[in-house]
Amino acid sequence: MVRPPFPLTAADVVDDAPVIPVIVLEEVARAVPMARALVAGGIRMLEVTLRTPAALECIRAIAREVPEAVVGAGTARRSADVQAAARAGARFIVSPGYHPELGRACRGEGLALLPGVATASEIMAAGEDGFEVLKFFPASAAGGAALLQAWSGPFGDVRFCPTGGIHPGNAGQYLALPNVACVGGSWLTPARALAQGDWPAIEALAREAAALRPQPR
Ligand SMILES: O=C(O)C(=O)C[C@H](O)[C@H](O)COP(=O)(O)O
Repeated sequence: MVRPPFPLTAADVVDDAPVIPVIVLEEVARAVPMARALVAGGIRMLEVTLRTPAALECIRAIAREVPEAVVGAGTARRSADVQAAARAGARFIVSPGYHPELGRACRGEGLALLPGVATASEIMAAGEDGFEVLKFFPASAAGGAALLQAWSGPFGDVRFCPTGGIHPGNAGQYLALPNVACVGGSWLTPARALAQGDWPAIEALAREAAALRPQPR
């Protein structure tokens, strides 16, 4: 694998593989073997959500012990989340929505940001601050592929990582859209596989995800 550039841009994050895994970790002990399994399957941009008390320690452990992975923090909602994630070693930030303070915090920490958007006004607000590689969340609930197609007119230069309701059965249809760089999803790291330490299952899911190709409807 080519070494990831430093500092990372949002384009580096979304162009690395067809899928960014959205990860919820309850236990620090699971973080490193899980990250190794994902990397072994061909997925190295890892979004660890800040939804659990263990999340920051998990990011710290992956950053320290799995140099082949590039760990980022998801569910960043406040500037303080960005600062804590940076201190833990996160290399990029993903947020479910956008406000300028979050953008400023990421710039201040030198971290790439994929801001979450679900409307034209939010795309414009993020664009005003210089963000043109965006997370589309919650993708399926907010309008899915049809909304992305509609946005490709007025926002032809913006690229998206749709996330929310995406699975191996519909990912290819999203990936076929010209304004989709990659998709995000939690299916690569099922809670059960994490709890059982079923690393071969996670590696196999990562391998399938890394091999996903655009699939026109
Ligand atoms: O935590 C965040 O920052 C989010 O924005 C939510 C996640 O991206 C989705 O929960 C993933 O969706 P599923 O793949 O449908 O499970």
